[in-house]
Amino acid sequence: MRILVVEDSQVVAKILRHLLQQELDCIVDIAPDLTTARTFLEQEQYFVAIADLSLPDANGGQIVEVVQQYQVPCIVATATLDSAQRKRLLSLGIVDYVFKENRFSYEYIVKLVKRLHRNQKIKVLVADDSSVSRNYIRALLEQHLFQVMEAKDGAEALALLQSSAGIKLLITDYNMPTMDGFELIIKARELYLREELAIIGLSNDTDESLSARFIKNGANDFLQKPFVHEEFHCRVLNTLDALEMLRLFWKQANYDYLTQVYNRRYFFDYFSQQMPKISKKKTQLAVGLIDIDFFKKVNDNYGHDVGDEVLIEFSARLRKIFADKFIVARIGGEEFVVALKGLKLAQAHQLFDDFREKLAAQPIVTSKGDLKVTISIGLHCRNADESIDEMIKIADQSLYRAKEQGRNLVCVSGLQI
Ligand SMILES: Nc1nc2c(ncn2[C@@H]2O[C@H](COP(=O)(O)OP(=O)(O)OP(=O)(O)O)[C@@H](O)[C@H]2O)c(=O)[nH]1
Repeated sequence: MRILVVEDSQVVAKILRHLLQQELDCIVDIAPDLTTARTFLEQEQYFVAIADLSLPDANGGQIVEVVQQYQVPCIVATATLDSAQRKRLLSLGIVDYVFKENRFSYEYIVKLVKRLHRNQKIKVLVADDSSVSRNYIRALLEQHLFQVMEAKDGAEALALLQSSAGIKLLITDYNMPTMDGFELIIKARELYLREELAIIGLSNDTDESLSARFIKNGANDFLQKPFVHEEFHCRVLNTLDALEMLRLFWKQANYDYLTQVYNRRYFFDYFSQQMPKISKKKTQLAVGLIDIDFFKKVNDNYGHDVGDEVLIEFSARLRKIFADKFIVARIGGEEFVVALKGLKLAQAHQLFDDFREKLAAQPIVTSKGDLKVTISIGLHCRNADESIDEMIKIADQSLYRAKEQGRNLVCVSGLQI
């Protein structure tokens, strides 16, 4: 990523470069005037430009138009800004303006650049029956590099939420034909939890109780129309920051820190909740309980850190093969489980046996050299109405047999295939 800083004060330019490079993997070019900025813009592709309005060869903010001619998003860093200038800059479509007042101003710029970088991957759905309003919101969101999707009523928005994966923010109007904003939010919350989707309600209705009703129905925030650019951006950014924070807490609570697979609690909670649905739909469910053979010896011979390296690389291989389609969890020190939904026993056996064979054939590279690692697997396919605990118990008996019969084996419900 390449960033252009247009700034005639060497001190400010150096601070910005230092902070940007500390926080982001980026190259920062510094142009002390408009002429140099133009030369840089001709030669390089920039992710964003941070521009001072008052430059030695152009002190009326002309830099903004120049940056925009090259389709580069522009953040203005300025010492002063009067109301006419502010309006002009906002109508030009700058990302934001920041007053160069103190250290926090520079930190805000860096935070904004990081946010812009992340925004490129974030899908935002705008539900509003007014095309003028949708276009306006789309333009504001695109200034911040979001991917924008549009729906002209609640029903269309719901269909999009059901069919397109990865929508992180829904911005919805209240008054819409076929399905209003409240009904849409209630239905959206049945599909997505608060750590998966953030919602901002909008309305130009004068009813004072709307904002509270939006939030009580599951929205994260509310904006009264018409709103100013800055308020819109601040609300969107705060809402997304909160979503990311929730997501982080959720990850910390449900993932294993060392191996980056689900933890024991998530695994048992998830399947306890899913079991009635699995029973009702008569979905096949197999669990493979996987234990690394003689793992204690790895720790004893090479040290606990090398043991950790083995666990990390082993989990990475497990994730690569299984995690896209199935639930992978660490349920003990060197004990993992993979739950395969929708596969027959023979298919599940084949997958686990291939994995076992490949692992044994490809040593794990550690800081103390290459280590040959094998695993034993107890496989069990769900019968009748077994709970997840009962399934794991049976898989554990098969795992025990695999260990007894020499390890580096898959054993399944009573027999060894
Ligand atoms: N490095 C490391 N070791 C761990 C961790 N969690 C558990 N262990 C170790 O895993 C080892 C498990 O050993 P055992 O249960 O005796 O089994 P084993 O040596 O793998 O032998 P078998 O299972 O019979 O093949 C113990 O030495 C634990 O200290 C961890 O997070 N990191």
